[in-house]
Amino acid sequence: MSETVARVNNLTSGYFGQTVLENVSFDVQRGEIFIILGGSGCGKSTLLKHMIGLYKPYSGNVLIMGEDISAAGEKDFKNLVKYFGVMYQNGALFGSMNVLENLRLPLEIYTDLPRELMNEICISKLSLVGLETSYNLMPSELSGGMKKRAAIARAMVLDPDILFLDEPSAGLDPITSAELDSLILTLSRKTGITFIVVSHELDSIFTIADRVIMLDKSVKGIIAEGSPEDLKKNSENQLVQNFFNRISSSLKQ
Ligand SMILES: Nc1ncnc2c1ncn2[C@@H]1O[C@H](COP(=O)(O)OP(=O)(O)OP(=O)(O)O)[C@@H](O)[C@H]1O
Repeated sequence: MSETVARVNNLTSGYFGQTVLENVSFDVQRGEIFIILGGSGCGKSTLLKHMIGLYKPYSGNVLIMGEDISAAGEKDFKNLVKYFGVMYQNGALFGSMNVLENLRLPLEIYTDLPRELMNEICISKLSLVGLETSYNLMPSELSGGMKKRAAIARAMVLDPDILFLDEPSAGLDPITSAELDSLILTLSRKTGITFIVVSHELDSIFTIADRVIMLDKSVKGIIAEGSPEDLKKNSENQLVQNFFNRISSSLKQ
């Protein structure tokens, strides 16, 4: 039986009265790797920020595990935060803290666990991403791929149901990017976490996505929804065809 972990209901939003997203609706099911894609400026990041409760919509709402994050006050928001982790584009690790301290931070803010238990939890999350021996390194000592993996481990430290990843491959070379895709697949299988990912990397989308939505400026919303294979084969929308039938970079090499 599928279970809806995130629901976007008729979301309309924008900036300074200019609408960017209009009546956008979709559901994400537990355990899916769900990708939000679309051209530059179509509203992917805006949508993500609504889903994690950073922005308030003009109308409509977002339910996370059945609870309305769009209307949540400060106290409710603190309760909702335990349901999800976020990895921002640049990883957003604090440069003055080592890897372990970066991971421990959410536990220090949101739990009263003893320090030793916090450290154990952090090391177990680091071992899930293959960084258990790098716990005492500073972010400046990590490669681009290691920074992303540390940021994913930090996003998982409160055992979330959902992990939001904002353009995980940004700034990575194709090999490191493929390694990150394979990590996402492994984590999905091992933990059952639902992944909601903003991406426009065709190779990555075909490798990891169960389902995608494609946004476009022309409609201020969704122009296609389905598996990448299905959209590539069956969509009659020209923009969708153009995107999915680009020659993928791996084929070019
Ligand atoms: N803080 C802001 N203030 C005003 N306008 C904004 C703001 N953030 C985004 N916009 C505008 O909203 C639209 C959608 O932006 P958004 O960043 O959500 O798109 P995107 O699909 O994530 O783009 P990209 O792939 O280039 O990151 C764009 O026209 C952008 O200029």
